[in-house]
This record gives sequence, C-alpha cells and structure tokens, in this order.
Amino acid sequence: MVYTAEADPLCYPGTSVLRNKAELQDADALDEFELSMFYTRAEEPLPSGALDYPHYRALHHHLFQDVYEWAGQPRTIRIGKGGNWFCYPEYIASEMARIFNELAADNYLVGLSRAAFAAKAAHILAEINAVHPFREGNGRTQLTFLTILAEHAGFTVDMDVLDPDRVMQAMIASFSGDESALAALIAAFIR
Ligand SMILES: Nc1ncnc2c1ncn2[C@@H]1O[C@H](COP(=O)(O)OP(=O)(O)OP(=O)(O)O)[C@@H](O)[C@H]1O
Repeated sequence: MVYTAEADPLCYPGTSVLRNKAELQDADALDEFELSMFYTRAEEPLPSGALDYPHYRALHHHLFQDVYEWAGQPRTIRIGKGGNWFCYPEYIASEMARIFNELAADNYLVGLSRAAFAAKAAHILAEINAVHPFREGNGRTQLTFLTILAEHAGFTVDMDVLDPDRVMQAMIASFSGDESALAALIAAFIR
C-alpha cells in the first residue's frame, strides 16, 4: 500500500521501499515476499493475549516478523493515505490505550447480537485505522484482530466474504465518521 510519508529512515535511501530482512530493494519483489510470509504466519496459531495493545502489537509482530526488524513496534514518522493523515506518532501509545480501554469497558463485545457486535467492532476498527500504529501491515493486522475478537465473542467468521476493495472503501468512509458500511461488512462476515 503506497503511503504519503515524511523522509523515511526505514526505507532504502532514495526509494520508498522499506528496508527488509530479505534485503529486497524492488517494490514488487518485496510485496510478493511480504504477502507470502504473511499468509504463512497467518496459518500458524496466533499469539494469545488480553485483547489489548500489547496483544495487538504481538499479532503484528507474528505476522511480519520474517520481513521487518520493527515488526510489532509502532512507527516513528507521520504517514497518511489518500489525503488522510493518521495519528501523529507521539500520540500512538495513548490513543491505542484509550481504544483498548474502551473495548475492555465494553466487555470485549461479548454477549451482543450480530448487529450490535458489528456496529461496535466497526467503531473499534475505525479508531484503530485512524491511529494506524504501524508503518506497514495495518490492514492485515486489523482483519486478523477482528477475527480474534469475533471468535472470542462466540461468532464464527468467514474471511472469504470480505472483499478487499469494499473493506478499503468502508474504512475510508469510517475515517470521515461514517461507520455504517464497515458495520454492514462485519455483520456479513460473522455467524
Ligand atoms: N485513504 C484512506 N484513509 C483511511 N484509511 C485508509 C485509506 N486507504 C486505505 N486505508 C486503510 O488502511 C489500511 C491499510 O493499511 P496498510 O497499508 O498499513 O496495511 P497493509 O496490511 O499493509 O495493506 P492492505 O490492508 O492493503 O493489505 C486498510 O484498513 C485500509 O482500508
């Protein structure tokens, strides 16, 4: 995913290719490697945790540990997409703590109807997306976390229902405060 970013020490000089463990300096080759390692790690048992920010970071670390030294660590530069700037790095920790406190206060969305779960999960995901804690891999960590959250709340999930383009459009709408499309997608994804 292409970002608007400040001059980025995580990239190879003069490029927008992120430094990576395989030392791939070609963007397409890195995308392919990243995707293949992501799928491999996503098939493995995921780190367990308390559905909190450390757990969220552990998920990102698990999924991207083969590709990036900084897997699981928050970004330190400002980034945005399509004209939307995400949370400034100095506020990431406090914002993520606030969001996960909200989730805990809501009993991790346990005991809700499908529609109510979907609406609240859409809100949590929209908030996490607006923070965008990592330099890369946010979307995939969001969906992995959503799966864990849904299963913890007693739903079964069908990842195949999630069309990547529709997820992205819904996520962009949520950035401007309209979480309805995201909630509808989540409602269709859980049973
Ligand atoms: N213009 C935008 N405004 C807000 N959010 C956006 C925008 N464009 C994309 N997103 C969201 O950003 C997330 C993608 O972030 P990132 O590229 O770090 O993740 P990824 O896992 O590497 O990529 P992808 O989700 O495309 O596989 C997705 O949730 C996507 O819907």
